[in-house]
Amino acid sequence: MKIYAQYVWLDGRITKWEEAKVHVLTHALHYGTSIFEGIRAYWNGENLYVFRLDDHVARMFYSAKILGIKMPYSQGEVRNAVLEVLRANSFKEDVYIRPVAYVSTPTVTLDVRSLDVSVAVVAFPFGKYLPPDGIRAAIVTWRRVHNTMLPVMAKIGGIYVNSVLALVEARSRGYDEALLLDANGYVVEGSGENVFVVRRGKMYTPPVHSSILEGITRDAIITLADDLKIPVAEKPVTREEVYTADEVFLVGTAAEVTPVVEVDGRAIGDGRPGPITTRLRELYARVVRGGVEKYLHWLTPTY
Ligand SMILES: CCC[C@H](NCc1c(COP(=O)(O)O)cnc(C)c1O)C(=O)O
Repeated sequence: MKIYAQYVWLDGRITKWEEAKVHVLTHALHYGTSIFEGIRAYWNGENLYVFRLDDHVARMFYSAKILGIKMPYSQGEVRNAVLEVLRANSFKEDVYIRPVAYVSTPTVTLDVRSLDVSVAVVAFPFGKYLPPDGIRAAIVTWRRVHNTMLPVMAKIGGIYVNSVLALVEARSRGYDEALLLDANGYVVEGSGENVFVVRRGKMYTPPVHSSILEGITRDAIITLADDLKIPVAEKPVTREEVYTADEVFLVGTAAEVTPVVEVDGRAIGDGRPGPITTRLRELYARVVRGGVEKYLHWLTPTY
């Protein structure tokens, strides 16, 4: 699906897609000094609902604080910018929204403290990020960066080279997605997703302190699992537990809830999406489109 929209929000103004450009000496282009979010908005035939907008905006400011760059807008202004760009494009379909704040000063210094920061919000029609009925994953040789080396709880552009290398390795080995081990050899994340394994009716996912992004979808799925009376434990997950799991699935804004049916050539369970994964996928799909009263507070209507 070609990524395009008529209008972009850039530094406070609605700008034509063709005019939303940066200089080749933009700091973030050289050093990865940007922070970003991935947000989805779902069209349900009546309105376009942004999923957990406030949580994503809050995390964006959390990332900026960790990187040590000063956001030139308030959280409220960024929140409004998202709604403004959706309305400017008058989207009436599912879209992916990419807010980004980037160090823009054309300079070669590494000291970002006094440099300028620009903010853009790009949104475009977007469907499935991964094959929705089940993917094959490889445990790759690139380890997840340890949080003593880079602050992986922040969505910092430069850190995503780790994810790029992991995904390219998995794809070049014929798999759909990568699973990354942390420095201790535990399975911690996909290249762009949090991971859950199901064993004997219980869900397990790595704890937040284990070099993972504190995913908003991860949080939503843990909440929905509680509604379905499925026990969830946060604990390190070993490679063997993944191989012998009854179910494995990845969650994230782009990935939503994606079943993993094979890891390193080993079928997970019977090699098809498991019952718990399927129940959570179906419930999540209803929640994001305003179908579950209890979670309407997670949705921000665009119109
Ligand atoms: C390419 C990055 C895409 C981006 N990845 C989100 C993401 C997640 C899931 O976080 P959340 O549930 O808050 O989205 C977990 N872990 C990593 C490394 C991620 O990049 C996304 O939009 O899903």
